[in-house]
Amino acid sequence: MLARGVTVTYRNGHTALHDVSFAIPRGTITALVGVNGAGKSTLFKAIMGFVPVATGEIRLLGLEVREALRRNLVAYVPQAEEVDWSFPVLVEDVVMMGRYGHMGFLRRPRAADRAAVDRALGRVGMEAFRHRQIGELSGGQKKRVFLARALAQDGRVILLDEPFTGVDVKTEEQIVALLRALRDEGRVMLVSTHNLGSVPEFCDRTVLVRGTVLAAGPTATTFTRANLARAFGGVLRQFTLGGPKLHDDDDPRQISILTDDERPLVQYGDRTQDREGAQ
Ligand SMILES: Nc1ncnc2c1ncn2[C@@H]1O[C@H](COP(=O)(O)OP(=O)(O)OP(=O)(O)O)[C@@H](O)[C@H]1O
Repeated sequence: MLARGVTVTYRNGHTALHDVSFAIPRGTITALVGVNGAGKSTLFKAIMGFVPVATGEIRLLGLEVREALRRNLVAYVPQAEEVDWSFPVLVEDVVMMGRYGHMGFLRRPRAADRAAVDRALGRVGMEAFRHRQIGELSGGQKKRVFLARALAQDGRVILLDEPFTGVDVKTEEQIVALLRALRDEGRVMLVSTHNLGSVPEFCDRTVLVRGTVLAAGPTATTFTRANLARAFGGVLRQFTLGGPKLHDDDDPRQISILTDDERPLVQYGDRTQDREGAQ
């Protein structure tokens, strides 16, 4: 995945992303990290072709976005809030939607489509729920169903919007294991997350956004104290890097991550004002 000089301006004139450039190789998991309003969803929308790119270009597996979408190469796992859960549809039907791009005009599933749905439900451990209404599932179960839809689609580029929000630790571990397996199959995954604690654990690369890309590259060199302070500067009260997470909350002020030795790396608080690297 490649973005070069991408600027996205909404119809009301608001430029949500300015001059964004980064490159992500195949067979990697990349975290997309930034505060609320930083432009993460806008980047996803641009990659999905939902919003036009004013300047610059995005290429997916060497193809233009339109061509990659036409070839059904891009799968999207949405945030729970984007979905109308009152719509009466069975779990297996949601997963079958992933096959639509592979079907003919009449969307009549063939044996191969049904097999892909079975496989996908199996991979996320949701076979037993296939005849349940999607609206009746828990948050974590819904996430797994949408992951299954992406698997059934067989997308080579998979975009995941906040896959860990509202899921328990066990489900999070299952999702991470699945993403690792997909990485080993050579897929490209871009994962927007507020759950900073898990980023160094399973994301090979990190893209930090705040209206533009502040830094992008291998997590080891990008997910640094200085870069995180730039991405969250002024908003984050307390912040430390590495080790187990304490909170899994949408509000960045409540995210605290401890180092292995429990020594904070960066703190924004009443007494501690280590603003190294902040802008
Ligand atoms: N349809 C729209 N029209 C105009 N401005 C928009 C639109 N959607 C988003 N924005 C603005 O663009 C900026 C980036 O928003 P975006 O939704 O991409 O942020 P985000 O990083 O995904 O935030 P969050 O973490 O809250 O999901 C924000 O300032 C937002 O108000």
